[in-house]
Amino acid sequence: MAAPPAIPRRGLFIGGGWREPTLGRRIPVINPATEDTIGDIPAATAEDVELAVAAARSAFLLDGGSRWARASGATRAKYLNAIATKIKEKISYLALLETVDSGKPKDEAVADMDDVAACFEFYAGLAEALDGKQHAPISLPMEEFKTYVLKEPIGVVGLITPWNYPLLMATWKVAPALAAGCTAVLKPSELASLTCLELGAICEEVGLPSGVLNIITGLGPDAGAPIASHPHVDKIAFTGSTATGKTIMTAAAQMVKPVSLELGGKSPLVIFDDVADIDKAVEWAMFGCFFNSGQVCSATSRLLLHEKIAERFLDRLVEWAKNIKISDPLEEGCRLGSVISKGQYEKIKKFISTARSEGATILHGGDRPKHLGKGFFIEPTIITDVSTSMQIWREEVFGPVICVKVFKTESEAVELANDTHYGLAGGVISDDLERCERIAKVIHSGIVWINCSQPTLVQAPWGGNKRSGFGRELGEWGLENYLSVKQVTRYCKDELYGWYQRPSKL
Ligand SMILES: NC(=O)c1ccc[n+]([C@@H]2O[C@H](COP(=O)([O-])OP(=O)(O)OC[C@H]3O[C@@H](n4cnc5c(N)ncnc54)[C@H](O)[C@@H]3O)[C@@H](O)[C@H]2O)c1
Ligand SMILES: C[N+](C)(C)CC=O
Repeated sequence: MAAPPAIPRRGLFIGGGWREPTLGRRIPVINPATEDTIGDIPAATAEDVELAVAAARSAFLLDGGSRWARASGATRAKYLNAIATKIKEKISYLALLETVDSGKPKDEAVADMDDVAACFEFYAGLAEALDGKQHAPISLPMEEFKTYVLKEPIGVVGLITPWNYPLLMATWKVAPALAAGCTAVLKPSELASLTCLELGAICEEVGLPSGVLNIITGLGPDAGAPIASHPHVDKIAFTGSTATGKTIMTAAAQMVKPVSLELGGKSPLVIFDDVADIDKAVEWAMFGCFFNSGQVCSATSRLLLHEKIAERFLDRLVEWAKNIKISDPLEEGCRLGSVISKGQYEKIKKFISTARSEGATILHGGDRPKHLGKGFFIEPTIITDVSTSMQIWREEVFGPVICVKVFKTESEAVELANDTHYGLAGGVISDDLERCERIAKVIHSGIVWINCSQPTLVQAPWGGNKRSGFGRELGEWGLENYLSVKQVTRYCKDELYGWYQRPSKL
């Protein structure tokens, strides 16, 4: 088993330096796999948000913006690449910190840190490419005007992020925001902020200009809400629950402040009877809902099985689920760690007991694994005999809990897949690729996976429809989130325009 990492005692990262929160409060950090308190993080309040926003605003405006906002994309790219290099140098340490902070298996945390470095590198590339896209001419049907377009940073952005992929979800916002030339205030989740604070230390090491990125840790209502409602924050990018997303949108609306929202989901995975290799499909179904203990916005937590394979598939799914190594996430080979907190553990247990009381069958799991006496662990859980009115079918659990329904026809499968207020992701597994393409077109979601579940690619757009939010992160769409488009039009003839009559000189 890997040794637990040393937990640094950090302050808030504001204006390029560290400071204690104004009210001096701190929040304990609990390792959810052991229930031990392993450190603490600052609990910022509105007073600290004021300082962070002021630092971000002055970094945005400094020297007419020439230091950051109006510096070349190539200049900003150097910093993003330097951050990526540092992440790679510290990958083992950062992964261990993420593991003890969130309960996710060490191997998953390493993969997340790889993705973090790749995301900074990707947006370094887009920052450089942005230089070549400035002054793009617009083709006009007349000669007296010439028009071009500038892409400018939106300004100071507030980035509010969740705990399930702490540093990765922050990076999905920080990297494109900085690439675009924005300055930022990042507020990670109070349940897992350690690696985001280390990002502050990395910014210091690479000499990122002061105030370009500020990191405020603390509770949502105390440290997140003042960012959302701050008059000098020009945009909010939020990832988290649909309930908090609504609160943030309401606050931002008072100032007509743009928001992008990446919210929850209840995504379907449809599996047809023509799959030759059942185990291949079973593994994707497991990856779709047990990876990161199912605490994944896009978890394919509604499994739709064709009636002809349902029994065989479920037998294999149970066999595979029994085979998952559930352990302290620092142990070699762990594939299911703990969930994030006691609160989340109890919430998931309540979902399972409500499903049972509503008449569903807990086919496998549903409890704490017997070999683990402490820690917030929940067995991979498979629930059958589910009806579409049950809570387990309708609401996001955010835990290792998959609910199953059986279908007879393709149209019934599509109807069930779309039977949700959410619209983040969906998947289809079939050996008939034409059928897969057909279904990809009619699933109401921002992402569809064919013959897999969950691959997340920094180059491709990410985001949802319906109550899963709006706006897209990643790829070039992620950069556009932080850019404002300006039209510049010049009248270029020597003579008068000639609409009004020139007054007589007499
Ligand atoms: N669509 C996506 O890409 C995506 C990715 C990851 C997580 N999620 C969603 O995130 C949720 C789980 O994350 P969570 O429990 O951290 O969500 P959450 O909404 O409880 O918290 C998210 C962030 O918002 C802050 N916050 C809470 N109340 C606030 C307020 N009143 N004003 C401003 N900020 C406030 C929190 O402190 C945290 O930093 C799930 O619903 C999941 O689906 C979505
Ligand atoms: C996109 N992903 C899977 C990394 C995180 C969503 O919760």
